[in-house]
Amino acid sequence: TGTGYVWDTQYGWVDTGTGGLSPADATKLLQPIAHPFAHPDTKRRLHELISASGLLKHLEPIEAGLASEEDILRVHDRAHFDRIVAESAWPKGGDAGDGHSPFGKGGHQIAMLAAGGAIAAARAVVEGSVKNAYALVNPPGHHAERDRGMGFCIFNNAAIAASYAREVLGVQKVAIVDWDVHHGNGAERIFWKRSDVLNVSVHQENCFPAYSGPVTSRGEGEGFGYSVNIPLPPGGGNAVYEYAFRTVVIPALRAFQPDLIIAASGYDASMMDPLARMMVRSDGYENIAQQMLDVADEVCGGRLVLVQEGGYSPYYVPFCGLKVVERMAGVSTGFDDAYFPIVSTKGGDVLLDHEKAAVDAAAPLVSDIR
Ligand SMILES: O=C(CCC1CCCC1)NO
Ligand SMILES: [Zn+2]
Repeated sequence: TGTGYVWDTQYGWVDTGTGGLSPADATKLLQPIAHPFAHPDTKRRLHELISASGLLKHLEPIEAGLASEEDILRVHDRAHFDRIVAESAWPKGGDAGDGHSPFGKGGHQIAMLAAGGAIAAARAVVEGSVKNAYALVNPPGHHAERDRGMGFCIFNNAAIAASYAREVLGVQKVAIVDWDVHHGNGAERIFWKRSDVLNVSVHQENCFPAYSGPVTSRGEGEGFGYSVNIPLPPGGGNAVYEYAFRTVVIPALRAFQPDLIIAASGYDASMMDPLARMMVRSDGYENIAQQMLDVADEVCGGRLVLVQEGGYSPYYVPFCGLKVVERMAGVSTGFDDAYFPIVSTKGGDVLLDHEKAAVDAAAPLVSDIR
């Protein structure tokens, strides 16, 4: 069976307001900007490249559908849910929770579609109608905690899909692997005390949320050891990501033996991203994807769901995502990364001592997973 794919037109309609990270404000000389960082065009362009390259014809379309209130409340507090619904009725919409994450009027509906898309992808994989799946959802979710959204995230799509798989589909052990460049604080907090959900986050150290996700942050009680953080120094590229996955992430998954793997798949560690300082290229993302596909085949019958998180370069996200989905589907479109000539000479191919040391500091964490 093939690779499932979720996209909904409304994911391209997310209203991200009038500022880059803050609303336009003449008193602070903050000018309005046509495409704020989180503008949905970046993810729509990825969808259009998947379509125009012909890859879409090789994928199994999966209908997103709206998550139910019950689906959301498995992970989020009633107060958070009700506030989002209430602010979504305001004339200009509201904010996920940190003042930098606006959504437009009716925005709760798109957030429910994003959570529904992650659930639908997980359901198709667990039920076996597809082998693996890519949920190109928007708005993202991995920063959303039980009681609040932040960092452009309203509801935690990946955590909602993991809870659905466990509590509705009867999946026992779920691993969430987050390679968005920012710390996956949401799922970490949500599953902090659980040992039946493993949470692994590889991220630029201290990038966002500030000072979140140090290697010492490991979970609590039953859950101690089941939150694994691999903070990386700025400037890392293909080499450090390949090394982090090969020497920590994959061994952690082998130790945990999940029944399902959900990846929080962001492309903001890329060479051309404005919201972080890493240097991963499309071939670096291909390597991560291939390592994840191989370990999924080895431990859980290939059951791997990628849920879209961040990625803010409208130029480069399309090509990074295209290469990942090509690998998932085992199909080559014949279209190369058009920016490769620009990014291929900029570094990130050599594992530097301080980068290797940062990954090696996390390697011992694997021994506490069983
Ligand atoms: O891509 C993101 C959003 C990060 C930005 C939110 C505020 C500053 C950085 N999180 O994964
Ligand atoms: Zn991010």
